Amino acid sequence: KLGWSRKAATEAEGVAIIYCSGHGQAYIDGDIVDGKPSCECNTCYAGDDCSIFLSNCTANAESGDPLFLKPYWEKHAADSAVVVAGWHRMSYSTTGKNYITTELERHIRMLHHGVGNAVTDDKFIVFGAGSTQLLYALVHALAASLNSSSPASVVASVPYYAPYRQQTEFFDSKLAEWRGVTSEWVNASKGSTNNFIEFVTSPNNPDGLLKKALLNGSLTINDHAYYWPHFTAISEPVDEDVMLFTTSKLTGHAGSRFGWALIKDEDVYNRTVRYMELNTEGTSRETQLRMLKLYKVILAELGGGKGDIFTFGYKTMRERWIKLNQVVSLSKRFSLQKLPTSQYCNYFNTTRDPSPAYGWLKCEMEEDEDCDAVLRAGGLSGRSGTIYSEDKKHVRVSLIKSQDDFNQLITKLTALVNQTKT
Ligand SMILES: C=C(NCc1c(COP(=O)(O)O)cnc(C)c1O)C(=O)O
Repeated sequence: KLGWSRKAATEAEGVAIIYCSGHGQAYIDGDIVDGKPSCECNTCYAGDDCSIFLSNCTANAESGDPLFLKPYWEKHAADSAVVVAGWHRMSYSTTGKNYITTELERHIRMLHHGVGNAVTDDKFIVFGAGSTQLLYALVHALAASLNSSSPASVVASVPYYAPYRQQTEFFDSKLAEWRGVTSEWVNASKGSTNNFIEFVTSPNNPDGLLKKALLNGSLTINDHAYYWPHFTAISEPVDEDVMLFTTSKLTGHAGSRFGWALIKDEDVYNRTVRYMELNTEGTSRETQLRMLKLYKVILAELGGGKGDIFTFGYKTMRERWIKLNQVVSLSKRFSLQKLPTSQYCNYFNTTRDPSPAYGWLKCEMEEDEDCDAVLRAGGLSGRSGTIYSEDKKHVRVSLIKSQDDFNQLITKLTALVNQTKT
């Protein structure tokens, strides 16, 4: 018989049933209009109930906001909700050392074992406010572990996720400096890249290709944000010294700001923990509670069945990739990255075809010099290739947003293709 939690449950369900026409959502902490949280509408929808479609609105395919998984959690509402007592974990201390709850750590390890995407047995784990917070924590820890009189050189392969460079330049530490594109150092003399820190993103953002370290002797930060069955075949459990994962691309909860690093070397681990101690004294305990609840749902449904998040994720992403390719193939104006087909996936125990998180679009016509400008003129905003230190001929279009966002992307891209159907 419910007692003190009844009020919270009633409030949550009362907000959940606020009608937003399927094109928005009301949240308990949303802006209050007429005494209740208002609908927060998807891009290009407006009105109190998000029922108005703004036809001349620019489609937003820019961000990697992983809302494609929202329908999955709506279907698993009862299992994925959590009530947070007013006295829940008020202390700085937690059950585990270094600001983590041991139950959550245990479930993360079970998750990697169940999916078969990473070896965790011989690794330490550090939680971060998003893997974004861990990116520089690891640069700092690896650079400090080199114990070198000169700054460590941080590099990444083009096209690369911009925060690798942006953070290194912004934090401007004497420990590490941004030294550009990895390929420019491949032929450096043996040993001269020992104090290099190489970001390796596999599958890569923006193009979804699997990547490996290029430099001999460098330390690597292996960002496996997308190494889940939604986006790629799981060919083997990755087993590098430093690996990064994030809930943003696993469960879709980018707003919860939760990621983790798996670290082999104890000195690097201790330095990363020290960074987190001085930076935030760990991640939110409410977030850790919520992650535990979500991961329990995923673990209970593992195995590729109907209720499995990876079945839902792969189906959604695969269908979107097929649709995007159908539109792009209608003319020679645009092209997309080529990804290997029929890859064997140890998770689904079968071969599977590409289902990347992003389209890496290229403007093929000579006159379309600035692809981002071409798309924006057609009412579609993506992320310019220049942000990935690539050229202006490329634009990333996000495939992981809401169904409304994806539908608008397809509509606008179809119109752009039809402008020059050959
Ligand atoms: C949100 C986006 N990227 C998230 C991301 C991150 C950061 O994710 P977090 O939400 O901070 O955990 C880390 N590494 C890679 C390769 C990523 O793509 C984006 O590219 O739009």
